[in-house]
Amino acid sequence: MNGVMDRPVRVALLGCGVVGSQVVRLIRDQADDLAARVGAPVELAGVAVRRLGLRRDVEVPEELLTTDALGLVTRDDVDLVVEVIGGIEPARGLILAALEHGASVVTANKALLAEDGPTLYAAAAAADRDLFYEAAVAGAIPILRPLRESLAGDRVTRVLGIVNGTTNFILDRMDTLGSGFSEALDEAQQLGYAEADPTADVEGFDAAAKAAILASLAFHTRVAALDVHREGIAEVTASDVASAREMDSVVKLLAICELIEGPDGPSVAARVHPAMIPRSHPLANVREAYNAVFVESQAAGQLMFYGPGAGGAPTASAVLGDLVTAARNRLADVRGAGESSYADLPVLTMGQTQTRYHLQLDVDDKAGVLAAVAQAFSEHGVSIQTVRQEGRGDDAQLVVVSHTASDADLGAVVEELRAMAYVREVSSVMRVEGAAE
Ligand SMILES: NC(=O)C1=CN([C@@H]2O[C@H](COP(=O)(O)OP(=O)(O)OC[C@H]3O[C@@H](n4cnc5c(N)ncnc54)[C@H](O)[C@@H]3O)[C@@H](O)[C@H]2O)C=CC1
Ligand SMILES: N[C@@H](CC=O)C(=O)O
Ligand code: NA
Repeated sequence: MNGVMDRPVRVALLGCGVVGSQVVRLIRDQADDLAARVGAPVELAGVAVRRLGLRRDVEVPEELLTTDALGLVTRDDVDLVVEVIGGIEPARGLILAALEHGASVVTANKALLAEDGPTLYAAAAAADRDLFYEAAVAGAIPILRPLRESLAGDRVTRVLGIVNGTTNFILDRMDTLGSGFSEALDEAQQLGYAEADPTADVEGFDAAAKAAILASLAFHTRVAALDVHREGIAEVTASDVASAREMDSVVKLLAICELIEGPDGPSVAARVHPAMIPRSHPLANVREAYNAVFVESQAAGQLMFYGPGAGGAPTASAVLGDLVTAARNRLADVRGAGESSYADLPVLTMGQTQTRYHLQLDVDDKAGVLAAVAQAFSEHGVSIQTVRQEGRGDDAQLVVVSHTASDADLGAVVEELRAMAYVREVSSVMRVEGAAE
């Protein structure tokens, strides 16, 4: 039999919070189906928690609970470890210990993967064990396995989407119900969408971690969270949302990963920022905590992946999918597809990235103002697509949408406008995506 198991697959669960409690429930409620799909029963060997004696969202037999996570992952009867604690440590140390001790690992921890993925991937390869993390990006949506396996024979050129449920929920509530920011954030937290520290969602760290994972898999290279240009939604105001509405657009927090062909060969760019998109665009209709990811590849063309991006049960669905594959692989004593980073591509800075801006300015309603504003654009080589002016007494509101230019040039235009005597305020600056040029 050469290492092939003829006993139940035993799973150690680390963390029993929003996601962990749903993992326990699915392992328990679907025991017969899981056994049939895996080829052996799947049993919980233990559940590591921070504190014993707490009321939990799911009933866990007391004898399975332990506060000794390291002791649990290094037990000889543990075949598979599911890490849903989150954060960098102790999660990293526990995953490394589990792999070294011969267990395969399933994790939902995008923060850790985006910070130190290569160390974990190398440890999994050295141990000849699986490290799967479908739940880490876009919750229940199968997106990492398609990138890693289904599209392995194609050349992916762009990945664009909404990958954070909490911020999408907040922006959707602001747009459709006129909710305030903190009211909508409270609701997202209560529904189990937000990270333990919701700053990770609001400031775009969570989406940037996911963008790093997506770009790495899509382009077969290494992109870390720090390589991703990151802007969150904390600065998005009710007036930005209203301004988008006037343009028949909506504000979304987007993650955009691109393969860019240049004279010296390809490079990659990855960014996360709020952007205005037209209401006719499919991403505009992604509501609440749903996520959607577009993948563009040379042979397949455009693919769209859509579904629940956050929440206990949807995330546990992705964890269980990985768990079944990893368990089958353990039974067959094989290892699934890992990461490849052979392309080793340089990462462009945000300034080099090509974008478009929507600007709203309060200006003096005087002759020559429009010409001076247009001059600021042309000095930096940025072409204007549309200008709308509304007089309001002695001042006027100008709404300018640019054509595509480098982000550095667009940023320089904004700086210059802010310094102009005629310009009372640059009241909204927002990138534009998905609209016709
Ligand atoms: N909630 C969601 O919608 C999603 C969460 N994730 C990821 O899943 C992971 C877990 O997220 P949630 O379940 O939402 O968080 P949570 O905060 O509800 O659960 C984490 C649990 O781990 C426990 N814990 C902390 N340190 C521990 C330790 N040393 N030993 C044992 N237990 C410990 C905490 O007490 C808590 O119960 C995170 O990496 C998160 O980024 C991924 C996709 C979606
Ligand atoms: N906090 C995250 C959870 C899923 O990854 C989100 O809101 O998307
Ligand atoms: Na996923």
